Amino acid sequence: MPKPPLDLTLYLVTGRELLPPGKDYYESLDESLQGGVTLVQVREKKADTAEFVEVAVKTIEICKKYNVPVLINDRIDVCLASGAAGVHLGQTDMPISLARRLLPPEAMIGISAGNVDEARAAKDAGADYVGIGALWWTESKQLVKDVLGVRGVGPLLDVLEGSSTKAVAIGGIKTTNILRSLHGAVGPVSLRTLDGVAVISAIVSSPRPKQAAQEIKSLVTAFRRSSPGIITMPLTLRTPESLKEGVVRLMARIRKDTPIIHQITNNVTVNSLANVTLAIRASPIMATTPQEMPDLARLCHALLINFGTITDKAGMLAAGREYNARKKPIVFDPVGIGATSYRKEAAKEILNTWQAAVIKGNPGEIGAMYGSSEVESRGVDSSGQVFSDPVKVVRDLARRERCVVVMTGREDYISDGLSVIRLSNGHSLLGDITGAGCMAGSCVATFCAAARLEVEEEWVGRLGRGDMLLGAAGGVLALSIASELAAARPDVKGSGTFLPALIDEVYNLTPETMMRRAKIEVLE
Ligand SMILES: Cc1ncc(COP(=O)(O)OP(=O)(O)O)c(N)n1
Ligand SMILES: Cc1nc(C(=O)O)sc1CCOP(=O)(O)O
Repeated sequence: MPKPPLDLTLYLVTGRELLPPGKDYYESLDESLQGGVTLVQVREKKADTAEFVEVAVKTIEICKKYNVPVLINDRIDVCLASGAAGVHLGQTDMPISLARRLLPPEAMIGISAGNVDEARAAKDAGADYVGIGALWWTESKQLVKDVLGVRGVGPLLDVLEGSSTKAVAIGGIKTTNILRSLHGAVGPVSLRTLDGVAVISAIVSSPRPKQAAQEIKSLVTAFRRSSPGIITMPLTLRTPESLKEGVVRLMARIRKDTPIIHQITNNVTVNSLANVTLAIRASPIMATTPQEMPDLARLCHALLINFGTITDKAGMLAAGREYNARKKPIVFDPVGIGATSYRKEAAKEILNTWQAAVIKGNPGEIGAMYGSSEVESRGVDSSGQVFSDPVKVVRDLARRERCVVVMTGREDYISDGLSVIRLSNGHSLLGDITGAGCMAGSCVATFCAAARLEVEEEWVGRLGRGDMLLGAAGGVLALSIASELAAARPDVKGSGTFLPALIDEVYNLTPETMMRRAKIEVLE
């Protein structure tokens, strides 16, 4: 008999102990199948063998109506006794080779994998799929290892590339984090994504399992339709002219709508950031307290997270989650990320928790994110060095992080993982004031807010909306063109007079000046 097709899109792992009060297990199962569950695993941790077999047989009967295969957690004997389609094995259960000998040839065998070695061994042993976890913290099982985090999944997916072994993630997956889970769990080299998600409580603990299943499945399906891709990216043909026109359009949108830009930044530059945001005609809110984040994410149009002094990590984590949930852009400025190991760890935790729409940094910061030491920062400042192949750096990092990457410098490189553009405006005096890079972050966040406001329809499978590459280009151009105008003023005598002049020139920037002065090249 041929192996039945294995559809991991929405993999329900059962958990009778997690049902809401009064809800019958079989009724809940039937409803979740109506909602689109594609595979079921019967997981019984407390039942004796007879009860396990009984539950398995009844589960199979119900699943048959929906043509959904059933696997058995851990127990080959229960699989054989109930006639299930296969088993899910843990790392300390029977080895796959032995299980294969005992089970019919068409049996499906999945195995848990928590690291690259386990994923490789699963592939070599011919596993049909791996269950990668725990992705997030879960209360449905006592975890004996650290949570992997979404970015911990990618290396396991790379190992599976080129094989027929599929992959699901498990652990703490809910409707609120599902897009983050899928977008974050990407092989950094292969760009391979998950084949689906496995859940217990998100469906079993719901009083309405059908709706819960429908919601999760629609998100997974929409993600897969839109993949591979960047979180918000429309497939647009880029030309310098279309980019200039787009930037001017966003400028008009900012002036019309005055977007509110929430900024969690450092105490060195907070004032300049608030002022440049006002000058560009947006409205800044500089709030850091975690408890405020749900309300602020509802109210504001974009979030800037600037790492300058990282005193507010809890606020950064909470804010990002809320903005992701509302598909509003987050601009992440990992200031000085290469300077300390604390910053590196904090960045990892942050990017494990939420998805940035744009990552912006100087070559040292982007190099640290990329994992290259070709260019290093001096503390939190740029060393002025450049990469030998900046196009590759921004494009590859954008692909890996699934966002737009902006690398500022004498020339600015911006990529969404597909296109790469170079901007050549700016003045050297920007390097003589504190916070020029941080101000560029505020401008980028403002233009990204406008780009998001431009798009009315929902992009279901994406974690954002709007053309973030255009937003990033607009923000960088606004500040760098203003810097050229400020530096040329007769009242500017040095860096002290340059800063207020820069704010003035941002304030006075017109669409015509942007159109005339913007130096944009499309490199890819
Ligand atoms: C799809 C999926 N992935 C992982 C697991 C965990 O299995 P295991 O490591 O055997 O742990 P227990 O489920 O036995 O607690 C799973 N069940 N399903
Ligand atoms: C059964 C199981 N295995 C995990 C692993 O990490 O291997 S996490 C987990 C529990 C998943 O339940 P929920 O969807 O409610 O978080």
